[in-house]
Amino acid sequence: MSFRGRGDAAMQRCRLISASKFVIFMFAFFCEKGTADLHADGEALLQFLNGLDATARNLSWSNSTSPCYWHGVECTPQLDNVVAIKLPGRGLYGTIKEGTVGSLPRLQILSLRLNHLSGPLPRDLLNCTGLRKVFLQGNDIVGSIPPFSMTSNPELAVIDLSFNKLSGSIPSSLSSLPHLKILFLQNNTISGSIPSSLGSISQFNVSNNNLNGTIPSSLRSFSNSSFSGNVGLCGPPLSSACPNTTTVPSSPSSNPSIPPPGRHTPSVYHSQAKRQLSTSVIVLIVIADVAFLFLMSACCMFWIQRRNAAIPEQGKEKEGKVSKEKGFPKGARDTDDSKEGYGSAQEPDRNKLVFFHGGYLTFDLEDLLRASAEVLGKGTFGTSYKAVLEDGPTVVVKRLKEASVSRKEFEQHMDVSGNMRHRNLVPMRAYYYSKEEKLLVHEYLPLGSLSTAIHGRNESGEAALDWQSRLRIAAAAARGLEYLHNSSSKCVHGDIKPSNILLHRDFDACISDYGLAPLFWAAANNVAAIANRMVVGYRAPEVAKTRKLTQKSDVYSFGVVLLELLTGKAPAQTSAEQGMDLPKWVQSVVREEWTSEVFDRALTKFNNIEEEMVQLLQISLACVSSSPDQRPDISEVLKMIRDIRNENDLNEDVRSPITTTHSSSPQEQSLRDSPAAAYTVIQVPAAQDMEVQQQAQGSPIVKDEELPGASPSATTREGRLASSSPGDSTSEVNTGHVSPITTVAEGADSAKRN
Ligand SMILES: Nc1ncnc2c1ncn2[C@@H]1O[C@H](COP(=O)(O)OP(=O)(O)OP(=O)(O)O)[C@@H](O)[C@H]1O
Repeated sequence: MSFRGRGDAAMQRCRLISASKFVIFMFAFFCEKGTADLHADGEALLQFLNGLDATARNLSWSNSTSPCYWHGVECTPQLDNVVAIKLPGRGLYGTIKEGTVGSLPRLQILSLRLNHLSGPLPRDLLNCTGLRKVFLQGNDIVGSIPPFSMTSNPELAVIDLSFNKLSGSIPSSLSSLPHLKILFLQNNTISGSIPSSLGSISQFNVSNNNLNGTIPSSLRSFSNSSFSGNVGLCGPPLSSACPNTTTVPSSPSSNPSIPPPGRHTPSVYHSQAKRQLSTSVIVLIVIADVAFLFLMSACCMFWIQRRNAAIPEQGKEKEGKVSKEKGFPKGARDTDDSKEGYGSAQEPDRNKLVFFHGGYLTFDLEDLLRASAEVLGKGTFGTSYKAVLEDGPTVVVKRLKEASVSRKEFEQHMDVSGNMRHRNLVPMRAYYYSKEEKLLVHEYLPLGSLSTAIHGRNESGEAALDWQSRLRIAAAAARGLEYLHNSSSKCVHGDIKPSNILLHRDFDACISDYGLAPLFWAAANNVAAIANRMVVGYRAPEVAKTRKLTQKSDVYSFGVVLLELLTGKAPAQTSAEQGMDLPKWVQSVVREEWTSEVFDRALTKFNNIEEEMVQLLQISLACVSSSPDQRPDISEVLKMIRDIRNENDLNEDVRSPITTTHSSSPQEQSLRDSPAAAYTVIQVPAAQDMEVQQQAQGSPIVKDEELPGASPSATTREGRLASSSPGDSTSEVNTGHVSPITTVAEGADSAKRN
């Protein structure tokens, strides 16, 4: 190699070394920068935590680990910056200080909704240029709304500051936000007027504030409920017309040459006419106008006074009904709470689910509203929905109807029922109380109810339940009822029937709706009306007279359930076919010594069970004695059932409480893999399921209904519990997406495939 050649090679090596050094340097620089950024973010978050009350310490954020692994914190894919803080419903108290979340340069999502945060919003949120979604609803935040704008936060798409204590006006800078889709400011004390344009907004609510002025025409497509509760607001969609617009005659008002009405007095406005009229005529007209106005206001005041004096209570009730019809509460102020003596102390808990057993960690009210929902059925006290929560459990939400129960009564009831834990009771997860809406949230049991199991048939027309399964269910339900009766509060169930006995793996059974009937019963002004709504065939005869639900009336109902297990007939069926209720029919057949005639034909194929069937029949007949005193206690009933078969056969060896259903699919999968899989296969499809049950109970068949708050297009059997609640997931806002749900029919189909 020549000298020159060697020199070139050396030069090349030098270049290569310099290039690689540069790459390494840049890499190190960026790594260090990334680490430094993340470190700064971590510091800001710890500062935020410092501004909160001590209970927030259980978030266990510590700078010994990367903030990207802290609970409720999300980072960029490169793990170099914090992009989201999601701590909804964590019971956080305190203020969000300047220099904390507002100094996270790449923050996109701030979700601290449903906490107890107070103080003003930090202005440095205006430095978060990537901010897309702000969920701070349901706190106690004061002060004014930061002037988010195109220059400070160009990406902002969702602002939910509803249910706080914000004041000041709505910043006009919000008009400049190009991506703003959702603006929820309801239930604050915001004043002033609404900015005339708000970009391409698709969900909007400013109800229950102190706003005034005309509703801008760009927002008139939103419904009345988006604006109601602002005394000073006027114009469509509200029924209160704006004073200036009413005086403007319709034809000239559209003429752009006419000056804007608000800036001119009527006399100027009618200047043409004025020139032609004499002064005395004008004076007369003015006097007549004033007199007319005076007369109208006097009439109005008189009418209002009369109405208030005569029917105050009725008025309140009507108010409640009106908002109830609107569906899920989306901003209605719960004004009557304070009247019940639940004033400011309860204020922070409004619009929050109250959880039992620490369940609040899993989901909150908004998740529920967002969940896709399927009507499971309509019962005596309301409609039940299966709600599949995004990344959360599948739950059943019972929306109580006409529940004129005071908050106090309701909460007392919940304190008792919500804290009951037994393997044979459907676990209650949470409840929600407001004047308009009362919700109960239970764990979802995918195997359906005893009603479906008794009356459903498989493809070859055979009954779903064999004899051993029926005995197991009887024992399990008796165990659940015994727990209720023997609890310290000596509960009465009040509505024992097969649709309130839900099946679990291995034909274990859980009782649902415990204590609901007595709650309604006690609160009802008209007990007879409630009694009539309840399914008659299971109600003890004395209840109609005494109007009291007792443990002995529960035993009677349980006896009817046992008879239904034995005969395969529902009370409504014997009433229709034999003209008498189920206990009377069984008693008459037994009296005539045709005992074997009463048993379900589907059971005849099982050998050596007649003796056991007769034993269970005797127990059932004791339970349905017409005299309450002659009925055994539920503990005795359970003992007698246990005497029929040994513990193992009755599935009594399993002591663990039932597990939480975190999502429908793995649970349903494990059920399909279980020995009870055969049952899953012969489940009737959902629609049929409801009909079978309602026919069995003798109630009118409930067809699919539109879900509260769900758009009619959201489908008949599925939808959301509320359509307008924004999501704070990283997915795009307002997709209107209804996630697919697995119907019971689909479940059964896939079970077949398995
Ligand atoms: N936790 C649950 N898991 C699965 N299904 C449920 C659950 N709770 C209720 N269901 C089913 O939903 C349907 C409707 O129940 P709901 O309790 O609203 O009415 P009901 O039991 O028919 O009457 P009632 O209101 O008088 O108790 C029933 O088929 C019931 O078995």
